[in-house]
Amino acid sequence: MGYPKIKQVRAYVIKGGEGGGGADYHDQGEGHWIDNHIATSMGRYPEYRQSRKSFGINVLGTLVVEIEADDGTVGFAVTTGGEPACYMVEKHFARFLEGRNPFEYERIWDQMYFGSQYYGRKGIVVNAISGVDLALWDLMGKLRQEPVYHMLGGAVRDELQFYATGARPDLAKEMGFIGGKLPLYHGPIEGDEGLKKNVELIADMRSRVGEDFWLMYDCWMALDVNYATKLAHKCHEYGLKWIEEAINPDDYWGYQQLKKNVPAGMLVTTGEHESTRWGFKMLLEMGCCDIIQPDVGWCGGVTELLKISALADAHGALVVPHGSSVYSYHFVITRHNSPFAEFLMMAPKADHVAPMFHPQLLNEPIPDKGRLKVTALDKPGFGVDLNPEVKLYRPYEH
Ligand SMILES: C[C@H](O)[C@H](O)CC(=O)C(=O)O
Ligand SMILES: [Mg+2]
Repeated sequence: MGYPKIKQVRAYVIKGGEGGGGADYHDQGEGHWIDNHIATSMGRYPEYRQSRKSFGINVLGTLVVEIEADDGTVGFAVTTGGEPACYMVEKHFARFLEGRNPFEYERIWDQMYFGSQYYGRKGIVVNAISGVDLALWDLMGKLRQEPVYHMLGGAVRDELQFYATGARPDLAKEMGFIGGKLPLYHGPIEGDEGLKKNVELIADMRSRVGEDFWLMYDCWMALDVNYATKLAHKCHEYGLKWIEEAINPDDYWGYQQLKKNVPAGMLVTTGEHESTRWGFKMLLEMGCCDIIQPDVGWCGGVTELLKISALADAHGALVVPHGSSVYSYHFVITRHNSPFAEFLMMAPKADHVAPMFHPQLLNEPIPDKGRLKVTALDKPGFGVDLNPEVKLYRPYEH
């Protein structure tokens, strides 16, 4: 009704090699805190223990999706997925958009998901679907000259509050964040010695930040239930607020057990590597966690996050999306069951606030004293631009 139709969908990767950063935020240069001996399930192989890049955490790279309407308006989004996701977008999903009214986002999402059901449902396919969905919401906002958060129902508060993820919660406190989430450095393979170091780090941070500042551990799928339970109990006396993504995301039964095992009051969080309403339904119905952490660029995009969030609300669970900068800010500001947001510290030493998707996005809003006014989001679509200095490469066309 009155809106131009979708003319073309294009998918790009970013040329630039090692340390490109941006949506593939693990792709950072040497010495960055995010690649410094962080515990992973690959830590059982000594050659892959020191660096996540060594086992290929940055192998996919960024996916950029552009959707152009008949009147020349272009919506775009960035997420991870790189060249394999480009193939899916160009060779498979574009057919469900071109020639369509962009506001038919429900039908478009449904056709992308069910059209790829026989090989997709999770992982990189849903990253690709998410990238298309976010670009579509950006296009809708630009066509209506409205920020995405308006189209999601409007803000329920005047500002966002953030906790920071990074190696220096003590500095995050000085910067005004409400909490600091540390990466876990030592996994089960490093035995009692490693466990002791993990506990000592929380104890040390607690002594630096004082009593009330939130401290959390992000375990990035590295543990088993037994180790996670021990870690939770040992860190309890230092006020660990939550234990995140402790075990394999496919082990719903393990999360269910862990949730029963942790000390009263400690929260169990997970979900950044989960996708769609059906994946989150498992976590919620099985009572696996207190907070779900979908990544809007990986879980199915905004269209799917709305459904996931409603499901979580009905189960009394909070939704605090993983990273994803503006793509999650526009959502979090519209929901009472998303009371705060994550900010991933991309400065190599986690000692200052740097835009998460730098250098790919321009005009990316960042927290000031741990907060961001809703007015910072008052631009059409997601309110960010693709940096013209970043070199795009379109590996497939249709
Ligand atoms: C710090 C974690 O290992 C990971 O790099 C980011 C993450 O899981 C989070 O921000 O949450
Ligand atoms: Mg995490």
